[in-house]
Amino acid sequence: MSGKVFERKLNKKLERYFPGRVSAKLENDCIRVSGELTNWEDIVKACRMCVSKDKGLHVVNDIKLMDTDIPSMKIPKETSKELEGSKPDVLIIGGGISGASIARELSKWNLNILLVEKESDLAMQASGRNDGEVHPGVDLNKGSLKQHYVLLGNKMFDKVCKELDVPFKRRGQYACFNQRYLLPILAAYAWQKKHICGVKDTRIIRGKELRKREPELNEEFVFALYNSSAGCVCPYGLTIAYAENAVQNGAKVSLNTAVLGMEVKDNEIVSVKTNKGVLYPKLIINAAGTFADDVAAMAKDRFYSIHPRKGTNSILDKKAAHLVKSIASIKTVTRKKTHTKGGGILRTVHENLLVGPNAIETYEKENFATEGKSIEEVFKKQKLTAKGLSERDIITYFTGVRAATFEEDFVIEKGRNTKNLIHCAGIQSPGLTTAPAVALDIEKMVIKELSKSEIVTKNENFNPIRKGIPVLRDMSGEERTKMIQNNPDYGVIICRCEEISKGEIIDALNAPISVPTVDGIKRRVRPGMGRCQGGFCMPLVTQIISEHENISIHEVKKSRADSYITLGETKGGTRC
Ligand SMILES: O=P(O)(O)OC[C@H](O)CO
Ligand code: FES
Repeated sequence: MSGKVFERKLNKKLERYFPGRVSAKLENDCIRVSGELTNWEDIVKACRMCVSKDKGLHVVNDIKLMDTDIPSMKIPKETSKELEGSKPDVLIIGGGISGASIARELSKWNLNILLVEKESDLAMQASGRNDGEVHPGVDLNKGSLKQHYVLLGNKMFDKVCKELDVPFKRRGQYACFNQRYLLPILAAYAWQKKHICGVKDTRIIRGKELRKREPELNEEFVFALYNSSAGCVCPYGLTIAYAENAVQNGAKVSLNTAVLGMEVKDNEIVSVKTNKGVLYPKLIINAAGTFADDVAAMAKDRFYSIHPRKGTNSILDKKAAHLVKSIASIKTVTRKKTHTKGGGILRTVHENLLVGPNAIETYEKENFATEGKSIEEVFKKQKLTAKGLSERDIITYFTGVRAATFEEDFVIEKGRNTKNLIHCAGIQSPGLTTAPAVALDIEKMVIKELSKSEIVTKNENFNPIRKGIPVLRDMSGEERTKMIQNNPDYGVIICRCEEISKGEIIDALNAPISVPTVDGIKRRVRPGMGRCQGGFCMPLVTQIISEHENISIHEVKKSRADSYITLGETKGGTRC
């Protein structure tokens, strides 16, 4: 179909649904949709109508959302000249799993690498706000980048997690069905996944076998689609570990650093303005999550759009963990096209159950508020997976925002207009699984690009091994005694729920990327992750941070620069 015919067809379709309000234009590098609408769901619908696989072009949303102010990116208040004039060989924008894994792979080379992250820690957005599933890729269609990378990435997890000293468990995944008539259809589907799509571990498990393996799942399940390669990892733990290993190998990570603008001349980014000064990088990697399209616009290379999609997960007390040993969910077959796998119940590496997520389109990229109705919706559905599931076991919940493109696929390519730019965008699920494989490909792209003008040599001192903080609760009595003899701080329990010692907290404060906030410590060694959610241990952690950093207790933050915990003394302080 010629471009003109395609464009005419699209506009006819749009005219039927949105008369006189929306139109599409085929450009060299994208399909631009513009107009005005009053409802965000309609905008998503209009843009989705323009998605075309044949054209290989992404949809760019230029439709104005009437009567609504779309919030702009939240940026840190502090400014400094700390990075002024720096000339990194590679500037990575975004400290999520993509940015951190790319930084680590690039640290194998003698390059000056700088990763900037606008938040006060790594993995603060989608990379830290997901269920941590390492997907088998059974739900993906052949031909997408997601599918290509999920098969490669999944296989890499054992090695990567071993190198980075991050817990990883291949728990297996059951997609459960209760309609017998679906069995032959799903058996054919499993065959196709195994023999054509390369998801080799796909198979059908009958109800009897399923009940033996997962006795608490609902007894009506007749069969399940099973993938033994599915696993789980702590998503922010892995991101932090990747970034720490990058730093150990010479990369630099600058937190609280937001990209505010770029100067582009002759299709090349000349400088990048941040709140910590102007930088002059040779090559830029856009791994900015939900803001990747905004970064692309700054770089004059916006040929795709991100439409944010919210999802809420609940974490249950460990006493509910017996309900599911693996990753399980109820499935139905529907003709309706959905853009979510539908959530499920996942036993985390820390032996909690995680329930969710749902999927809600939103125009707000940073609205992490959790609504009661999301929890209700998720539980209503997942009680059909395991009826013993109860909202009463929730100890906390969180909401993340997926960075979806309208094509629902990744954008991993060089800039189309801007030369010294590589996009790693549209990274939504299974982005955690794909990260190790994507990072290797981006490493190759970077080296190829830089090698055009210079000789890039290997970092002979590169060490892939990162040693994590010792976890005392997982040690034998003997090992623990030895640790305590060497350092009595390991004998002082600060978090009773999760059995975390003062020594582990101090280790986190001395880590290669130290984030001396209550949440920074919580994400590294888990005080506050237990049943009481920090009710007991948070004042003690605050005090340890204050002593270690030599700051007053009132200066210790929860996370961001303005998140103070205490206002002043009432009685004498706490001691530990
Ligand atoms: O709803 P999806 O398809 O974005 O998937 C969310 C997954 O549970 C992430 O592991
Ligand atoms: S004591 Fe730390 S979470 Fe309860």
